[in-house]
Amino acid sequence: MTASGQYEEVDLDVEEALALVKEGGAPMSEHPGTHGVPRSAQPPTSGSAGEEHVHAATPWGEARAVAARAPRGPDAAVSVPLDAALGLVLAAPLDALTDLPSFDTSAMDGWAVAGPGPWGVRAEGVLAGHSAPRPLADGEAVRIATGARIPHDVTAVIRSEHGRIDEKDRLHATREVVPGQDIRPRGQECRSGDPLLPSGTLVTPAVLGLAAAAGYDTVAAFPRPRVEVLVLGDELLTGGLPREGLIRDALGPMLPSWLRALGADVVAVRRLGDDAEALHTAVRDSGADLVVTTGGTAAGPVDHVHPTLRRIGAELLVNGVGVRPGHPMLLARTRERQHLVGLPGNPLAAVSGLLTLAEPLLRTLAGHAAPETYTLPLQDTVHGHPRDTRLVPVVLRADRAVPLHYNGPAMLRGVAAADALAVVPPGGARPGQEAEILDLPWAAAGIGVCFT
Ligand SMILES: Nc1nc2c(c(=O)[nH]1)N[C@H]1C(S)=C(S)[C@@H](COP(=O)(O)OP(=O)(O)OC[C@H]3O[C@@H](n4cnc5c(N)ncnc54)[C@H](O)[C@@H]3O)O[C@H]1N2
Ligand code: MOO
Repeated sequence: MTASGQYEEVDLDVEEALALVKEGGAPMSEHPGTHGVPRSAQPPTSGSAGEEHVHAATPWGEARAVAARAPRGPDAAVSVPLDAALGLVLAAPLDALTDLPSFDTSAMDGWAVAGPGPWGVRAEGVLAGHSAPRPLADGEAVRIATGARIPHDVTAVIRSEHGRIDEKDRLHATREVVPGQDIRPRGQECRSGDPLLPSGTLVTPAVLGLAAAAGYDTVAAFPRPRVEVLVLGDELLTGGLPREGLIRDALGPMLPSWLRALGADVVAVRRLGDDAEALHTAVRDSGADLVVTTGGTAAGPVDHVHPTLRRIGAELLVNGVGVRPGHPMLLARTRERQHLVGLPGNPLAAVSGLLTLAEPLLRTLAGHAAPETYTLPLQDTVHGHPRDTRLVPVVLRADRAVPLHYNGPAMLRGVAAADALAVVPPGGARPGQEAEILDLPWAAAGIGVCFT
């Protein structure tokens, strides 16, 4: 395959094989992208999109780290009503705005009693949500509901099943009465001002409940990053069967929900064909935090992403990644606080770009912590790329990851059945070898997941 024959034993897809042929020495003047250059000859990875010099493919882990360093604006936090905050990340500590409980509270339905029994029972009871009841005198009891305010000078609450009323309407306890029993004292859970949760906490349903209980109507949170998706390609159909060289657009239907699952607010999905002017105008005018393009990252006659980035003077942060599929993916800073992720057109390559570049970038903008990395042993041999990382769809069993077939760059059949992608190092992996696992958002079922 190359002069050194170093790729001969590797089981590659046609596209990958073709790409490797190009890597044998395509002149960069014909390749503004990074693929096609032996790593040994490669200078640094970032620089102006206008530069024509040779770029190195950024190693996979480094590309993710670059994407994760996207700066968030100092004014990024916003005040969000509780009903819109699920899945966001707290931008400020959640401190109690009140004591909890905020008054001494009955923990049970029954009677509040003062002093030793038997007790005379007041005519009127105390219900939750009502105003302050009169204090009790020793020997007095009052019917009380769970959650109701405890009158002053109460000794204990007797549950309704542990009391008996005699013929003279006097209350007798059928069990020993321990002072303070079934009373939740004010401030038992927290005092006003106590720190409840730190900044950076994911807003889960339980956090919403706690925030409400602690007196919040809104929380300070990082908003969902606004993402615009630009689908490129004249060959794409939005309905019906593929025909006459035209294919169905697989990315327009796939990316918005996937991006939402990664915490994004997808503000628009636009199909621009292979129109360089339309792409230029769309990128120039976008107000999104992140523009995601699909297709057009290579160096074909209608691959307009690189020329457009040069034209607007964008800064290429990652220009090709040492990962298969998806190596032509790119990350650029298009302007202050706006990035563009260029996903390759091949659908599994686009998934690879999504998880390699868009996921860490969106995670940073949304204030999410990086997930704990973990590994599982692979059940079967996975052929590797000689130099690049491979991302391979797998299903997860309790103790292992099972690689799936149909993992070619143009195929979605494997990933559609997968729970995760396994990160296969250059050179491949043997059965039983541990591989890092990237959970797919629906398999992890995280709270950030929002497919609507
Ligand atoms: N001379 C070279 N050619 C190619 C190289 C290379 O290194 N040298 N790399 C190959 C690799 S790897 C990939 S990946 C693709 C990247 O191409 P683009 O990002 O420019 O994507 P397109 O050419 O527009 O499309 C590639 C492929 O994907 C199909 N496609 C595009 N959009 C969609 C969509 N929304 N839904 C479904 N399928 C889509 C498109 O029809 C093409 O078949 O470049 C290789 N070429
Ligand atoms: O063939 Mo391409 O590896 O990026 O899909």
